[in-house]
Amino acid sequence: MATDSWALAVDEQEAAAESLSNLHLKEEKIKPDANGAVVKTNANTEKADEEEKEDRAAQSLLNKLIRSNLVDNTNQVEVLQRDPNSPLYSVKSFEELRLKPQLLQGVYAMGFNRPSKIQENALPLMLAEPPQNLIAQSQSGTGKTAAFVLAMLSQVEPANRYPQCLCLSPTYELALQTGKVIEQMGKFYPELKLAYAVRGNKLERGQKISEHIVIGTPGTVLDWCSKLKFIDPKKIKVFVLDEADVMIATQGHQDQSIRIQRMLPKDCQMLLFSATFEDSVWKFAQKVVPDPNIIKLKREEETLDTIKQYYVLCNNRDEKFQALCNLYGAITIAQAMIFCHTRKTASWLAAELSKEGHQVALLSGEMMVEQRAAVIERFREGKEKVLVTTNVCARGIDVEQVSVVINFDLPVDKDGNPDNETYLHRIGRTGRFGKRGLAVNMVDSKHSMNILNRIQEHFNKKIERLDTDDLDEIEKIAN
Ligand SMILES: Nc1ncnc2c1ncn2[C@@H]1O[C@H](COP(=O)(O)OP(=O)(O)OP(=O)(O)O)[C@@H](O)[C@H]1O
Repeated sequence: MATDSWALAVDEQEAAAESLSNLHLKEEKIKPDANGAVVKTNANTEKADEEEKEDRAAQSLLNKLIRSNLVDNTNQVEVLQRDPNSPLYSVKSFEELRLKPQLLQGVYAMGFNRPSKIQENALPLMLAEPPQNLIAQSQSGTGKTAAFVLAMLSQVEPANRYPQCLCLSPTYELALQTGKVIEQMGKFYPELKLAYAVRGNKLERGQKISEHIVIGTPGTVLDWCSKLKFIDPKKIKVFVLDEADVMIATQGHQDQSIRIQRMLPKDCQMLLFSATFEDSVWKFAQKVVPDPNIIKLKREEETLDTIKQYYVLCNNRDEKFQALCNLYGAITIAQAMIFCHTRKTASWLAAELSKEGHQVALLSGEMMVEQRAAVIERFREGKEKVLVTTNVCARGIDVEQVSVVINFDLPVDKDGNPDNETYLHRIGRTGRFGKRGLAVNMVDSKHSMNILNRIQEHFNKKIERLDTDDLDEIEKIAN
């Protein structure tokens, strides 16, 4: 499977596992009424689906909230030009782009010294005359938002008091994040105005919007462009569809986006961005972006080469916990991440570890995204030494200083098969973080031993047995 699709698969599998475990808890509560349970289970399944969808957007928002820097990527950028005979421009500095001075000032005030990898190629294409259409895929944190914000700001003519740029985001919260970037980058461009087309933002009937840039969610933007006529779509010069992969995971967004796109003039610049590029995203992208240039930056692969992997044989959850305590008793663990299969186990384990005197942080799906971001931030700052989590919450989060990862439960998909991709993602390191690491897997049944064996076979890497009752042996693994 290609990296991008596995990243997505992991997401979906974990979300499904989390939702299933959730479902399980809810079902327990409604057990007494057998007839009712059937009906309620359906309702719960729908709820689980909802949660799964919400999770993509939440994950994306979380990544934005905790990130303060560009994500490094050593891969080559692939560029597919619409006209293969035209020269391929790439810029190494923002000056080369001949931006309006107040925009260049805004870019430098944000601390950007030079374009990111993806921006080197995307910016000249987006700012070309005549403007070009673009489909761009690169992992979260590589500078896509900053790139299209710059493209929108460059095209605005402030004297024209009507919307000229339209940007679609999957959720209200994500739209706000993009709005913040526009405000920062447009700091020295005070005449430039921004409006949010999101539910709850009510305008008077018959009103026309005078702001230059509108960011919003597809449903509201569609209403504003068609039924309510707050925006004249024929005057839009730049159309941005951000987070296309998150967008299409939400029912209705795809159709609404296509309907909006059809109202725009033929010469409107269309730009689409996505962190992943599975087939469904690609099909959607082709529907909304005619004659595109395509830019792709593959996600950096993770490897197990620098990781020492062990497993511990236990009989039950309490023995797993004891093994964990023995590990902590024998070696110095600066910071560790511990993965559990369900929220319930994660909460239990966090409580038990706290009782033992550990400074524990718990990352759980029930928390608001902002709360999760705060927990991760504290852990990154070293305020807590142990982070207990389920995979849904932790996917995509790099905590560089963590050198010990414990799989309190082995990762399995919803059919109970080994989830190799999640295993790799939990304990693997990219080239950047090629530091040594330690992974300890807790095995508590024949079934989980079987899972472990299949993981070993899959990666063709031996996972050694560790006896956590033998302190000398534990000490050896730390060296
Ligand atoms: N050229 C640059 N130089 C330095 N920092 C940059 C540059 N471009 C963007 N950044 C910073 O890098 C971080 C990630 O950028 P950005 O949000 O644009 O990435 P993204 O690919 O859009 O991520 P996501 O997919 O999560 O939206 C932000 O903190 C941003 O301010």
